[in-house]
Amino acid sequence: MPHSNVQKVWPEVVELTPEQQALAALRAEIDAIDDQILALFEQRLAVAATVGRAKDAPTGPHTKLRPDREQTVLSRMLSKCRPENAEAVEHLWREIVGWGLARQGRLQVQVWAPIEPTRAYDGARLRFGAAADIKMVRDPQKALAFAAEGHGVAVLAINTEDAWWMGLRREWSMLSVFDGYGGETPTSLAVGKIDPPALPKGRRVVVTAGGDAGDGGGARRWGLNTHHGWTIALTEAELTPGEAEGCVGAIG
Ligand SMILES: O=C(O)C(=O)C[C@]1(C(=O)O)C=C[C@@H](O)C=C1
Repeated sequence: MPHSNVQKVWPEVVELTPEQQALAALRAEIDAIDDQILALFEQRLAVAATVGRAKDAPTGPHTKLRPDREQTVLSRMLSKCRPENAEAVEHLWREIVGWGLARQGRLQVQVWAPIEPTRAYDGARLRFGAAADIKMVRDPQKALAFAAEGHGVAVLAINTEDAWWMGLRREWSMLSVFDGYGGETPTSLAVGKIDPPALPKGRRVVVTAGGDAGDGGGARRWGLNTHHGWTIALTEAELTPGEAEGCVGAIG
């Protein structure tokens, strides 16, 4: 009897070894989990799009970014996960939330960092995720103007000669600092047109004249930079951003 093409092309069915069977079963388990993650992720994206419409209109005064809510989402997940998974969970949820925000309009981030630009860029990427459109820029004032017009946010280095932060009390008073990068003592700050009640809980950012005198009340304080007698510092004093004199934001 002549062999058909099919018989020639396909090899004989071989039995899988127990190890191969175990691997195939595990991969089938991963496929089933992936299906669930995908369904839930797409469901979450759809809800995030609706949340975006429920917040102020696209022409509203503040960006769609809500650092306080992102802080709550992240700390809730971190408090529930196994400690050994904390780093993975944090990065994954930054991505998830970043894509949620992107459903409300892609976030534009302008990064200015003349010293260690790659570090600042990487910090911004980890914070805002792959969904954000991140650009390095040459002029902090232009980045502040971009943020003030509500087009996105700026990430600006503070360990430099340019004391851009002094403007947060003057021409850029519509902007708030809402995050810091580079460790316990940040080397760059994120600034945006954020609704003051939506700033994260935690350390406040203050710009004060007359050196780094402290708050008097014994609250811990970290000086970040001083220029012509004006100091930018972090404080644990419970100041209300936008209301307390000199309080220009909060970084959690
Ligand atoms: O809660 C909101 O305001 C949302 O837009 C949702 C969401 C999220 O995906 O969890 C997205 C962006 C915001 O910055 C905060 C949280």
